[in-house]
Parts: sequence; structure tokens; C-alpha cells
Amino acid sequence: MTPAARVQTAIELLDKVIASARAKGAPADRILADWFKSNRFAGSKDRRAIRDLVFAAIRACGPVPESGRAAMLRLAQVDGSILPLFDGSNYGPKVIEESEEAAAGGTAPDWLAKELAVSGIEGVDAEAMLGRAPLDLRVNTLKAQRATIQLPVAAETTAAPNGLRLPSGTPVEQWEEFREGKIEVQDTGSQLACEAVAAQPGETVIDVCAGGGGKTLALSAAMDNLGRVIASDTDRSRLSRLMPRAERAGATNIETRLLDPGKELDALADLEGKADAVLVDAPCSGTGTWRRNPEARWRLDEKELARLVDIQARLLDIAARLVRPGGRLVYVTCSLLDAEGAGQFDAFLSRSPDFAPHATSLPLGAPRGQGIRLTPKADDTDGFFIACAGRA
Ligand SMILES: C[S@@+](CC[C@H](N)C(=O)[O-])C[C@H]1O[C@@H](n2cnc3c(N)ncnc32)[C@H](O)[C@@H]1O
Repeated sequence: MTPAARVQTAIELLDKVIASARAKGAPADRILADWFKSNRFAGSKDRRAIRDLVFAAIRACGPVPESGRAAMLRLAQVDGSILPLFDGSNYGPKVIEESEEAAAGGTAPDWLAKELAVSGIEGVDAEAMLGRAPLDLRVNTLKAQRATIQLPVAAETTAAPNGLRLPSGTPVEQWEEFREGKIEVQDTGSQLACEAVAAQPGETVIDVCAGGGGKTLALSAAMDNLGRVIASDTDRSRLSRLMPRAERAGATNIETRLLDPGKELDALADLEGKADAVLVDAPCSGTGTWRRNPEARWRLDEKELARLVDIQARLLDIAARLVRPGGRLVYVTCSLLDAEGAGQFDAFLSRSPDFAPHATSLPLGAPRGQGIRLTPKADDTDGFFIACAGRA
């Protein structure tokens, strides 16, 4: 493909990404993967170039762009090499007309940029939310040790006790060490959220929003397979991915429970007041993960944020009932918004006289409210809010 044809293809894919974000449909990654699968004429260099163009254009636009072409014109304003490719050549984008306008830049749609600003994220902190994420691994201590594991390429250690860092795009999923369950792909922030649970061998730990089990597996490893990890979620398909992963990781103390939305406690009733620790890795806006999913900011609106804030509050109250006296509750969101983080946790503490905040000591992050916040800018991790409270 010519460079101009790659730009035109990226424009057409951006149209699909924008439409999908508006309809809350498939993410950009999936849209690209589907297109590459059904357009085999695009070689690996074309695919890489198209992918880079699509994601660079997404990052370059703040609000949802009018069209893929407007998004590419915005990228052309910040990357001079693209402008001459609007040359009207065969398969290339047509020449720019005088009346054409580029999409607006910025970090996010205005309302969201304001929410971030009142949460202390603006300027360089906001820009870093759209940087590129490294590839972080967690060495699974059920099968290997960070100090001795041999990997095909050299990796840096991270601030997480079992963490390693590689350049993004390293094909770790093809490595034998991955297939053997010695390593898991997990962002450093996510690993530190598991550290905050301080799960001990022999304990009963509930991971209320376990999803595909990224954190569940880390909890099980921390417990050396001793005790119980109960992994629950309302999403059957996510939860169904957990047990095959647990098998690969050699994690044998995990049980799963599918929850009924609105009646979550029904499937957990036998554990009321019994858990040593309950982790609520709550559904959230994901504003901390834009480095990986930059178009996620186009999916969110005020109504959706309010819906998530309500669910988080409800899940905190459910989780509180599961904690035994003397036990602990850990609240985590991969969001940088106070409404989902410090503010949400303060509100929980003020309506829960049985619970008092616990100091959380982590090697990264800065205090925010009663918890700790990790940011892409300061910590080079996904953005996270992490807080812990103990039950009297
Ligand atoms: C941030 S994700 C969890 C990620 C997971 N803990 C991990 O580390 O891979 C939030 C999860 O909450 C789940 N969820 C949404 N509503 C829920 C509810 N009412 N009860 C339990 N889980 C819920 C979602 O299905 C999603 O898997």
C-alpha cells in the first residue's frame, strides 16, 4: 500500500471507530483486528502503519470527531508528514478543501476534561493519560520467581514486588513462560492494587468484581494457594475466562460465583460477615486506562458516569456486609475521577460507622482522600484509586 492509501484506510477505520464509540459498540482494537483479518492484502508493515495512524488520530482529538477525515486532519496539524499525503492519488485521501475543518484537539470532551480538572488532573497530568503504556508482567510466584525467571528478552523490574516491564508490543503471549503460567500480563497499578489487599495464606478473600480474574490470580498467588479466593462477577462470559487462566497459573484455591445484577448478595449469602478481606475492583469509567483504550473517552457521557457511581456505591455496601469483624475492605477503580475514587470512598466511610480507613502503604502513588492515587504521569502506571478500610 502507498503511504497515502494507508492514510485513507485509517480514515475509513476511524469512521467505524467513531460510529462504534457513539453506539457504545466494539472497541477500536477489535475493529482493526476484524479489518485486518478480512483484508489480507495489507501486509504486516501496512497493518502496523495503519494501526499507528488510527491510534495517533484518536489520541490527537479531544471531543468525539465529526468524521474519520476530520480526525486525520487534526493529526495532520500535529504531524507534518501526513498533510502532503492528502494528494488525491489513487486510493489516497482527496485533496483538502479550503472549507474543511479539522476535529478539535484536547484531552477529552469538555465536560470530562472539567471533571478531571476538579479531580486535580489537568495540563501535563492529563496529557500523560494519552501516552503509550508499557507492557507490564507479573511473575506468578506459584510457578516462578522474579529473581530467577529466564525470559527471551531482558526486562526491567518495576515497583511491584513481582513486576517486570517490557516495551509495549512484546509478543509475550507466544512465549513458553506465558503458556506455562509463569507470567501474567498485568499493569503495575493493578498489581499494586492486589498488594493493598495484603492477602495472607489461609484467609478467606472475596474478589467481588473479578471479571476475567486478573486480580484474583494475583491474590491466589499471594496466598500460596492456601485458604479460599471467591471470585464473583455478574458477567458470565468474563467470569468463564477465569478458570482456564487459573489452571494455567496453577492456582487451585479459587471458586467462582456468578451474581445476579441487583441481587448480588443472594449468591454470596453464606459468606456474610465471614471474609478476612473483600476486594471491590469496581466497574468504572476506565479514565485511568486511556493509554490503552484512548477512544474510551468518547464512549463515556455524564449519564453513564452517574450510573457507574451508583453501582460503585451499591457494591461497596454489599462488600461491607461480607467483611468479618476485624477484616478489611479494599476499594479499587482504574479511574482518576474523584467521583469514582476519593469522593466515593469518603461517602462510603461516612455512611458506614463500622468501618475506619486503614493507611495503605504502596511504593508508588500519592495520597488522595483516604486512599492512594496512581497516575500515568507521576507513576507511569494506569491511573488507579486504591483505598482500604477495616471493620471494627
Ligand atoms: C474493573 S472490572 C474487573 C476487572 C478484574 N477485577 C481484573 O482484575 O481483571 C469490573 C467488573 O465488575 C463487573 N461488575 C459490573 N457490575 C457488577 C455487579 N453488580 N456485581 C459484581 N460485578 C459487577 C464487570 O462485569 C467487570 O468484570
